[in-house]
Amino acid sequence: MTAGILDGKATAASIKAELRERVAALGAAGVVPGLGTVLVGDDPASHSYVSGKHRDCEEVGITSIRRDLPASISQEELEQEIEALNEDPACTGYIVQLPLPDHIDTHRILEKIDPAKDADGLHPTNLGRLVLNVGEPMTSPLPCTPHGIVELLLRHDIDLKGKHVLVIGRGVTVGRPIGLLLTRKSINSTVTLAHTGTRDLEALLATADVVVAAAGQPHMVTAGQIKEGAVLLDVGVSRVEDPATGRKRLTGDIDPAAAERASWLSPNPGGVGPMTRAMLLVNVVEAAERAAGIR
Ligand SMILES: Nc1nc(=O)c2c([nH]1)NC[C@@H]1CN(c3ccc(C(=O)N[C@@H](CCC(=O)O)C(=O)O)cc3)C=[N+]21
Repeated sequence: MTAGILDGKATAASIKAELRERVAALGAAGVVPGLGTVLVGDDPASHSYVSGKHRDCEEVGITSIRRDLPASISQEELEQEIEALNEDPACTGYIVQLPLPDHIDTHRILEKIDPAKDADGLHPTNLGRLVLNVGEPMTSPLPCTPHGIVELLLRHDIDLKGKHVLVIGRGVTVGRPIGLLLTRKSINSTVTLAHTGTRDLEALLATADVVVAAAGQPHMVTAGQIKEGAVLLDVGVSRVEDPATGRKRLTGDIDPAAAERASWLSPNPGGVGPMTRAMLLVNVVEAAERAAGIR
């Protein structure tokens, strides 16, 4: 068996094409969605991610509002920037790029974001609404990576009902929230959350129908460990030195050789990353639609 590729780039491109039409409909109603980004400091990876988000916006007709701030900014000054975006009618959704510098209290910053403008879906109010199952379909933004993973599976007609999904990693952006999506009645998977305290990961891997690897451990999931025909989603990413060239390379949590025994593989890069970016745009467009009374 050789796995079919869950091509996140291609799927994100169709989502962006759909969003272009919804943005045009908003425009006809006099509403222009605007994504704000708050970037603190000069980490090159963060700069490159934020630039990617603004390129995505341009593709679908979303206005960009970019606040690049010095690493020396104080907590109070950063909170004022957040308040300004909450007040700015041109900004219909925004994100604060993580990580923030050590002297900043990240939780206090994230809690200051107006939940109605939370484009990441990571505000405590919106995560709380997800736990409480408020509205189905949701009337609040979903966390982008979990939402992108579910959308990638559904758009490839992968049946998740009653399937055993093994999630590896309990991070706040992926591992913790994704089970909340997969166990909703409309999806009906059974979810196991594994982490560094899990005793027999091998036994879980041997029986899982779907594996979401979000641990940040290069190639920790190998071909011999998985159930024949499993669906694999490679989410974690590390920068690992390539012994041949000596250069750092992006490496996922799943050994690509596992594709030989899987039915589907979402590769890394080219899988969940582009879907995460597409779902950020979905959150911005839906927030603008709700603000305009269209949804
Ligand atoms: N407030 C906040 N929200 C985030 O969503 C957020 C964040 N902070 N901080 C950093 C992480 C990381 N993240 C990525 C998104 C897409 C790709 C992506 O599209 N990656 C490409 C490869 C890009 C490359 O080659 O460098 C791919 O997987 O194909 C990667 C990483 C969002 N994050």
